[in-house]
Amino acid sequence: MSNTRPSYLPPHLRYPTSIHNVSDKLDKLAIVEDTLAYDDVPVEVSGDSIPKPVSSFSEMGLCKDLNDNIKRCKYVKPTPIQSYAIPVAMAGRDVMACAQTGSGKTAAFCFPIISGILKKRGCEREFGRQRVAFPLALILSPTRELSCQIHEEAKKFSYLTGLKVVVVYGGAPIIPQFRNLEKGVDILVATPGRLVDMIEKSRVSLQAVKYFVLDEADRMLDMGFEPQVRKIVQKMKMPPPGRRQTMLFSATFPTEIQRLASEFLSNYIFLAAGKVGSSADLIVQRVEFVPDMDKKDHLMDLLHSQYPNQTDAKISITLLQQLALTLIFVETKKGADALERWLVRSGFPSIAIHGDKVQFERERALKSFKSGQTPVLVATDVAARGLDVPNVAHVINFDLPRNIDDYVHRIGRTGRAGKSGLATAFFSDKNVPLSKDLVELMQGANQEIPDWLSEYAESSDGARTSRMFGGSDYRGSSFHSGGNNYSGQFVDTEDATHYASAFTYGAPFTADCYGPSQMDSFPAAPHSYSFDYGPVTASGWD
Ligand SMILES: Nc1ncnc2c1ncn2[C@@H]1O[C@H](COP(=O)(O)OP(=O)(O)OP(=O)(O)O)[C@@H](O)[C@H]1O
Repeated sequence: MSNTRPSYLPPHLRYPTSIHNVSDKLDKLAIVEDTLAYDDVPVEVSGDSIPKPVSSFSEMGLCKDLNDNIKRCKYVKPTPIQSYAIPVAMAGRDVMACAQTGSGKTAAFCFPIISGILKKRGCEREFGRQRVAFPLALILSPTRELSCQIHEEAKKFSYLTGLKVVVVYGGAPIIPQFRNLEKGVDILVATPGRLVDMIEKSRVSLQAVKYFVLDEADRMLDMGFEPQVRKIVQKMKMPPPGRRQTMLFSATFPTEIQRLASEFLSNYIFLAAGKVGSSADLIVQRVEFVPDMDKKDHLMDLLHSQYPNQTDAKISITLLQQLALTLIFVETKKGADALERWLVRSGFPSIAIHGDKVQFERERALKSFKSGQTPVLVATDVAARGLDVPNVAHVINFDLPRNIDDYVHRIGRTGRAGKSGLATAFFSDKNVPLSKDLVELMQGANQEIPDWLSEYAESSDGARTSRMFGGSDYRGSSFHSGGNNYSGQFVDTEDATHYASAFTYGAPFTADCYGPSQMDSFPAAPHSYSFDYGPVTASGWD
């Protein structure tokens, strides 16, 4: 596209722009749906004595009951991260794994746990009714909704095995959770705040934990959660690395978080399926320059183009229900409420989810969205990670996040499990610091990059907005031979503890487990942003 307007204008005014026809895009995407195009995903592996990957579930040595459940789930073939991570975990090794959003990481950590417990135990554990629960596996995740989702998945995979899977999370009444724990627990899924509370009330003991998982591990060890996770792992009688098996999973794994994480691991294997921290290639990404004051009008145009044949603004609920789901990310909780109200007034059935809503409302919003009853969900970052909602065809970044890793997780709510999806971002003046990372990410995913965005990226000073998306094994260049490396030497020269203490996260986060999360905002990590934005308003973590 040629540069047709005078050079004193800012880049976005020098290039012609047009609203894209979303309906058209989604139609084209529908054609490539369900191709499960995973075969050519590159996988980087490093560490000592690496178990070989396997290409079918039947070769993984999983126990029979689990294999039956895998068939029930209609999983025919392992995804790349499953092919690599499951044999590693089955061999009892610690693992730090990074794989694209929607690529099946939940099963990758659940299968070895379920199989491992069943194989060792042989038959159902006698629980009786006990006051203190002694889980054998602990899975921590950053949000209540994600913990519930992992719980559902783990229950599905444990069907008819006799395994007891329990979830505890904040915002919900604690007494029923006590009752569930009293019936016995093999696998405990939890958000950190509620778990600490349970341990301090002597209702859970971590002394028997053999398997420990941090899902969304980079978030769990990032500002906010790290002190709580450290307390759980190091001060609450959990067996130390080497006497438990630790598995860390995420789609993004910044180098400094890897360093921090390594002290929770013992002689671990690092896996990176796909370009680490990259977006799934199945997501078509679009970026449009939209000044803040025009965003609402632009959103309306976009939604109208997504739902064509509607001449007036009042779109019938029935029509929307038949169409694909749309997830709109905004920066603040107030912004989410305001946009929800405005969309509803404009005739689009919408519902908001954020950390100021009570848990009941959060769950109701998600349920209504998943069922298609409310096909537009307006969310803060509380819905950015891990949530697996089928039929999310379009993610709109009404407000772009401040770092690229958050963008990767947000757009990853579409384009999951081999399906395609569309992600549209409204880029405004204040997003210029993100332009470089955004262009790099989009280039890596073979996306069309607007000329004006490339110019913004070129003119930005080169400093990164994030903690670096991506994440090759930080342990040393000996692993970076490209492709699989089964013979690399472990070279860990960093002192992670020292590093962690040199790392200032800002005010410690105190998760509120009983009421709405108070953690919808935290100060920016000083190392994160090179532009002076004032306090960052991120959204509700549990
Ligand atoms: N082998 C498989 N075959 C078919 N579908 C699968 C397979 N493994 C996982 N899935 C499905 O893929 C979807 C995404 O899986 P999952 O939620 O575990 O992704 P994820 O990698 O954890 O994503 P995120 O990074 O967003 O947390 C789920 O609906 C899951 O049931």
